[in-house]
Amino acid sequence: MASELVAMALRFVGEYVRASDLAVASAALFACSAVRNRLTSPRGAPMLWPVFGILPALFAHLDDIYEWGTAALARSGGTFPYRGMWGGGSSGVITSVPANVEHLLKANFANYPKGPYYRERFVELLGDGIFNADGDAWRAQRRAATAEMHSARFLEFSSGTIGDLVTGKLVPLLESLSARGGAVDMQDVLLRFTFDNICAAAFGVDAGCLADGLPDVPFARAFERATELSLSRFVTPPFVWKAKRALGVGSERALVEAARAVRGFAERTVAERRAELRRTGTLAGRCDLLSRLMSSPLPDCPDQGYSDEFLRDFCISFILAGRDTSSVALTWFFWLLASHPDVESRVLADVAAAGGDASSMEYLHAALTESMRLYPPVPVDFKEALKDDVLPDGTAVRARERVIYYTYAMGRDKSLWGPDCLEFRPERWLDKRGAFAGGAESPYKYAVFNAGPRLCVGKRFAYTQMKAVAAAVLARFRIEVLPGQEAIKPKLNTTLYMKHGLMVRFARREQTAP
Ligand code: HEM
Repeated sequence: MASELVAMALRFVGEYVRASDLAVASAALFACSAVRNRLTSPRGAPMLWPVFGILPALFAHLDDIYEWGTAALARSGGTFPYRGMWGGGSSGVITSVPANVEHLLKANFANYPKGPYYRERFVELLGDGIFNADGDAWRAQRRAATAEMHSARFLEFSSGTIGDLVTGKLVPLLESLSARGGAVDMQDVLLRFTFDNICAAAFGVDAGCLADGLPDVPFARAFERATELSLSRFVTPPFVWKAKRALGVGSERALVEAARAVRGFAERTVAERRAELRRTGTLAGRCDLLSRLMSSPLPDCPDQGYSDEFLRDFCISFILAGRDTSSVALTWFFWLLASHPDVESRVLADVAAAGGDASSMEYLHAALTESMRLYPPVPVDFKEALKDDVLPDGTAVRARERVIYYTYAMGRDKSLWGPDCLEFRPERWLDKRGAFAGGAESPYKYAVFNAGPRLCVGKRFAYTQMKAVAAAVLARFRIEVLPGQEAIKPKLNTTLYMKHGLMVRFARREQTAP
């Protein structure tokens, strides 16, 4: 019956409607829809095209997407709606208004979980880990993570592992490079450093990325591949990647294989640690997160411990969270210093005056904070609404829509940071005595580490790590950014990598100092 009706309709179209009529009707429909979208979006917001939504604007700006989004938010007063073309919840609003961000991340936290959209795309790699979890599953991990990471024992252990890695691996590597006059991709070196560092902190294992010759490490490669393939699901129509997943082909098959390699490594590490605990009766000599949690009772059931699956997912999430963020932050920082010699001199003076005590390097702390304002390692993030809501600036959000908060644009907003908002000026974070005063800044205006109940658990760890690396490298080496390399710009990703890396040469300071 239905097929007969379709056939009749097609015959009617064929007999009575000319192609030119169809073209005029489509153009009229297109124009009406465009006008309606124009009227319902704020002035200055990107055009939402019929059928294609925001995609034409996005594709036109793939090469400068962060700058384009920043300008569009400034033009539209800080919030505008967006729509993709393939359903599955690909619509919502984009905002850079601190009051909206506070609403999402704190005031109405319960209405804005990470949500099923995020979870579905990361489940193969992350399982139920903290980064992928909501509700009780998230709360349990959050409690465990906060208790362990803020314990004096972990803080001492982690600054020890950071120091060992800096002096034992990173500095010797840069020394040998500088002796040979060799150039290297600074971003690659820093990514290797933070991968080894987070594996040591989370699992108590040496991943070996910084070993001699900078080898290819299968676990690190599988992790990177699994992350990239999970992220590709965000820009692929769901019917495409879900069909590939059902058939087990192409990128979906590669994702399953890469995620299996990562989870296999984590499972083996957990099993070996469990065996060690059974054999020796204690893990008291180990301070990494896995060993500490394995030795701890569940907060609500003191006679039970964490399951091996919990420990596996917890550690994988930690590696994802802590692996690339601080390395990209440092890469942008070193690049900014290379073009701001005045700031570099003040950092050097601060490092020298601190005599190795990173906690008293206040100018360095301010310079890193300022660098992340301009180049936030997580440039955009999003939450998914459970129920209809209205944001503080009056924007309506419907259930299942996403609210994307644009940290990159917030850091470059004149109304938040003043007319010199595009300048790299660490002094804006210092009080009159030169002490770091950023603690008083609203985390909803500077949302680089997220804010509210899901504030980054590794913030303190990240600063310790970044300060240790920056102080050790800058005190020993002058960094020369190689001229003539591909333009320095961000890569389109959820982490703000430099698109082509950062080719540099290191020269020992005492050899080159005048
Ligand atoms: C400069 C470095 C870092 C920056 C800018 C940063 C930023 C962030 C941001 C924006 C989030 C929220 C992500 C989201 O919910 O979608 C987050 C969460 C998190 N970060 Fe970091 N991070 C950094 C380093 C680290 C490190 C080194 C670790 C681990 C040692 C870490 C552990 C975590 C964890 C476990 C979460 C999840 C918290 C939760 O959902 O409750 N981060 N971080």
